[in-house]
Amino acid sequence: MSQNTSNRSSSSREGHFSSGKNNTYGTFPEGCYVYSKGRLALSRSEVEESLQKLLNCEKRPPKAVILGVKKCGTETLTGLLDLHPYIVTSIYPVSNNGCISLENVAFERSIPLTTSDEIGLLDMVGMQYSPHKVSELLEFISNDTKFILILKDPIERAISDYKHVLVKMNLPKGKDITTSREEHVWGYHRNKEIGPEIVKYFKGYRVAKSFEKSVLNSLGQIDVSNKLIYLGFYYDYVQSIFYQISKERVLILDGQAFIEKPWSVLKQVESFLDVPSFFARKKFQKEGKFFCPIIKERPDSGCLKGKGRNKPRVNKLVLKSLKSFFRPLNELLRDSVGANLSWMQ
Ligand SMILES: Nc1ncnc2c1ncn2[C@@H]1O[C@H](COP(=O)(O)OS(=O)(=O)O)[C@@H](OP(=O)(O)O)[C@H]1O
Repeated sequence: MSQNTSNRSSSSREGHFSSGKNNTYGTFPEGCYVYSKGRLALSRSEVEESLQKLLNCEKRPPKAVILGVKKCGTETLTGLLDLHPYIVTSIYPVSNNGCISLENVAFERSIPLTTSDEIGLLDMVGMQYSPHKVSELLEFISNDTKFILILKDPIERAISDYKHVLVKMNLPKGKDITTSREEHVWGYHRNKEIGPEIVKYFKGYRVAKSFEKSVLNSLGQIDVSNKLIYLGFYYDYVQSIFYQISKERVLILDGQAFIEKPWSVLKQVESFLDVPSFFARKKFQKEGKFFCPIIKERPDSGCLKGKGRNKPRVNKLVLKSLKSFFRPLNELLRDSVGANLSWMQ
């Protein structure tokens, strides 16, 4: 849907994005979208065609692909980056079987419109479910496309994912959880036993009434066949990326630092992508546990909906077993990445 923006001109863009890293941004530039109040990066519509022409809006190859692992902050990162005056993001859809299927039409459709001053970023967090498709992805992007991956402590990730799955399944209080080993999903969705579509979506999860029961098997060992656990095997995922893409093209971000000081992580991205510096502490306001971006030119900025849910308190012994379980994997990852993210000890 186009908006009436015919009174705009491209003159306010002049001289803003000329020579990279050390530039700071001036006036908020005109772009190919207008934003309204609502969910970050999703409440936008294209400007009318005449203005698109004037601004030279096109679907240009994305400068970077944002990868990630569920609940590590990928969607939050994408939403915040979209507030940058020279960055436009969009999200590549995950199929309703919970996987990603790479197709020309879907890829073309996902690429955002950008002016020649802006860069486009494509969030493909769904790639985590299909790490073997990294080589396939290379056929869709150019040789210099960069990769951004945000990772959080795998235990924190599992707790966050547990809560997310519980909320999405809408488990009725006091009901026993059904088990279906064949489908490898336990639970209910909206008070009904899980149907085939939902089974696909939650395939691989085993979610019991407590987090502890969910992550331990009947022998009291960490249940490595549970998606809550195996999505935290970041080392394998990162290796599958490094196997095909040189390390210089990949930026791995600390999901914990992103919660504590989002502006510092966003600055890392600005520098990696060579865009003018925009994010700063003063653009955020702390509400509860999180910093919320407040950008006056963007009515869609503010706290992110559906994030920061209250988490269950986890039994100390179970936490200890999870820590010993993930420690060697985190060390492998630290050595392969060559960076020490705050949660990697
Ligand atoms: N500023 C800010 N506001 C809200 N949430 C923040 C923020 N920074 C980081 N996070 C972390 O992001 C976690 C949610 O991850 P996402 O849904 O964005 O990621 S993903 O797309 O599933 O990868 C979310 O996990 P939950 O607390 O479980 O929602 C947070 O740990």
